[in-house]
Amino acid sequence: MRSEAYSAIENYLSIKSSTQAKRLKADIGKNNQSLVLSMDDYEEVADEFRGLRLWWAFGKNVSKPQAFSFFSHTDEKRYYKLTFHKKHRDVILGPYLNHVLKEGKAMKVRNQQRRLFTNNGSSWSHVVFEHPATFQTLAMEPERKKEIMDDLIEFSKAEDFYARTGRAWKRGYLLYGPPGTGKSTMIAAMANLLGYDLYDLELMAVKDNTELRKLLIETSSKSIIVIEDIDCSLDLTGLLNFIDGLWSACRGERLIVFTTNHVDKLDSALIRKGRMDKHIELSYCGFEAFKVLVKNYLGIESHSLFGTIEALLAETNMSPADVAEHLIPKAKSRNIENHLKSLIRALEQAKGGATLKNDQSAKEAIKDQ
Ligand SMILES: Nc1ncnc2c1ncn2[C@@H]1O[C@H](COP(=O)(O)OP(=O)(O)OP(=O)(O)O)[C@@H](O)[C@H]1O
Repeated sequence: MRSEAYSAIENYLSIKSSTQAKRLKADIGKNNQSLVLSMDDYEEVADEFRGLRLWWAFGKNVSKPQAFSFFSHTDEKRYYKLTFHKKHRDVILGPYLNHVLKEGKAMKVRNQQRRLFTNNGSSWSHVVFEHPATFQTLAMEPERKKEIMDDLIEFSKAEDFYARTGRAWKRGYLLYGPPGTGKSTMIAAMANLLGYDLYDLELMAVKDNTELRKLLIETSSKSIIVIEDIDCSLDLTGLLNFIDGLWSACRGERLIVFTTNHVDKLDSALIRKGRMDKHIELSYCGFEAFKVLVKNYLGIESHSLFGTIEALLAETNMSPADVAEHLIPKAKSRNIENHLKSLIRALEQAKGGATLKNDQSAKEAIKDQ
């Protein structure tokens, strides 16, 4: 059986092996889609740490079993041999090996297939999670996107900080915005960025606190627990107090993400910092977000119609989901210009509708006076 340390080292060395080793072995990864490369027998790869140079070599010992057996088999012990100068012993055996194990484990998680869990009453069942969304394909202003990605990555690496301060290693996110603005898409992008599993917690299916406790304790570390449409759920303050008390019992890192279409309906005590550390507004499609969508869908970065679209987007409230509808190549005959014109027509209609609505409410207000 492979020891945890052996497979962490194998993962750590996999990238270096694929660029340095002359002969490689290939294994089919757990998801049956990717090849995991490692160095072949007696190959060697070099590594560097804090300016020190060291070498890893792959080897194996083969021994025949002593006892008589009808099933003749040989015992094979595989190992990685590390060579370094003896004056660097302290650094290599301490910080370097810690670094290798930590990075190797993180790589393993990134290469693993992600799972989506859903609760059916008091137990979880799961399917393979293969959502293609990434932060690259998410339509949002680039600076905001970067800020969120940095926040997530910092959290995932902050084990020492949470241990030092005695805080539970968890972070709460509140994603809010109208339907079709990318809340679910962002959660999928978060899971793909960090390599975490997703637990979609359906509160309506949970009978009582005992069931909830069981479900939460069963979630694994490196996961995102999602509670959607929280404005529709009932006693949320009670729920959050309960969850707060529970975290210390859970080892490892967890993100908890709440989504809502109506942030204004939430109790302010509920969304105070510490419970939901980061509030992210997903909003109607602006020009920056449109540029991401049009690049993803039509592969273009500029067009003479962009100016018109920019002006219309500034005056209308259209969700990225609705904008994307006009950019999906449906008929072969449709060229890029036709897609953009179809979007312009829809934006003009939406703008007309909004103006009409504003006029009507203005008239009603005058009548009321
Ligand atoms: N910001 C975005 N970037 C990229 N695609 C988006 C974005 N917003 C919406 N979409 C597209 O629209 C579809 C619906 O969006 P999504 O389900 O993420 O919205 P939502 O905000 O979670 O909606 P709801 O509140 O109705 O659950 C997605 O599958 C995606 O294709």
